[in-house]
Amino acid sequence: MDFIQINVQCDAPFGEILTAEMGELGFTSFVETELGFEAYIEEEEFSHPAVQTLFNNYRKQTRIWYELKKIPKVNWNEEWEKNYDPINVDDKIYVRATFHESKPAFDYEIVINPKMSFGTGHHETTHQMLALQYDIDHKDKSLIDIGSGTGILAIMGAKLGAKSVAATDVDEWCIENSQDNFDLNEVKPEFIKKGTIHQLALTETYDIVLANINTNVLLEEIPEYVKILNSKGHLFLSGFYETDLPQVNALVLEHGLVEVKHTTRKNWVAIVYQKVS
Ligand SMILES: C[S@@+](CC[C@H](N)C(=O)[O-])C[C@H]1O[C@@H](n2cnc3c(N)ncnc32)[C@H](O)[C@@H]1O
Repeated sequence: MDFIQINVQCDAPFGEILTAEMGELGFTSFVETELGFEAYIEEEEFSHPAVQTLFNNYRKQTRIWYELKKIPKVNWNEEWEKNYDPINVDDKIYVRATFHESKPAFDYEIVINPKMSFGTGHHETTHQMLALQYDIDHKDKSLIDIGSGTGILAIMGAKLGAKSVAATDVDEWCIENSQDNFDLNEVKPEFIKKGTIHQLALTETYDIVLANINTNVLLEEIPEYVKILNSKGHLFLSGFYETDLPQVNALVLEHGLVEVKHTTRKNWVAIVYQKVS
């Protein structure tokens, strides 16, 4: 049985939707690429009518581009592991999968079982969020990671000394995957809850709020993030392009926060603000 390899290019918000839809239909081994992601499916499964219907819909979308390639059957796990590299963030943080060797020379090491969730450190947004977190004191702080994906940012927070970490995501798979990764890193979260910040109606407040999602969600939810942020607390945001920075900045500053620092990589921004009042 051969495999079909798909290489998808799309805007970030689509990536999450597409990987979720394709995962349900049997695509596997999702790997982020510079402009989207790659995934695989057995040839027989690819001809299933549900998959064909999905692709007929994608063909009509102008913001999704994909290429299909037939490749011979291989031991898929082995191949995937061979091509899945660990991440080095500024020679300080090492993000690896369970099948990579540990590198104790780094200040912090995070082990991620990426399954199908976003947040392996390969994406520019995650990479920059980790680097920004490294520079902000987390010791004895309470933290919430909104849109946790693999849970990587909350895990980083725990390793940096946060006294409590909580996580939320809208995707059931990410909730399970975050729990797996918390276990792998021996981090005990306060909670991992499914839902948007509106649905969850959180009552606690936090010293650190992290949200690496996308422009639309951030613009809609920033006022809620500010509400659950303690005075002098830090708000970390990513998941948007440089072109959207003025709009994000205006909204956050309007809510009484000041910018501490931002970085950009390949047009993706990550930024940290502090609540001054
Ligand atoms: C770009 S990924 C970030 C994952 C991880 N935090 C990281 O930094 O790599 C965004 C995550 O947010 C989740 N998400 C999307 N909309 C959301 C919302 N309104 N509230 C909470 N999570 C959301 C997605 O399911 C996805 O796991």
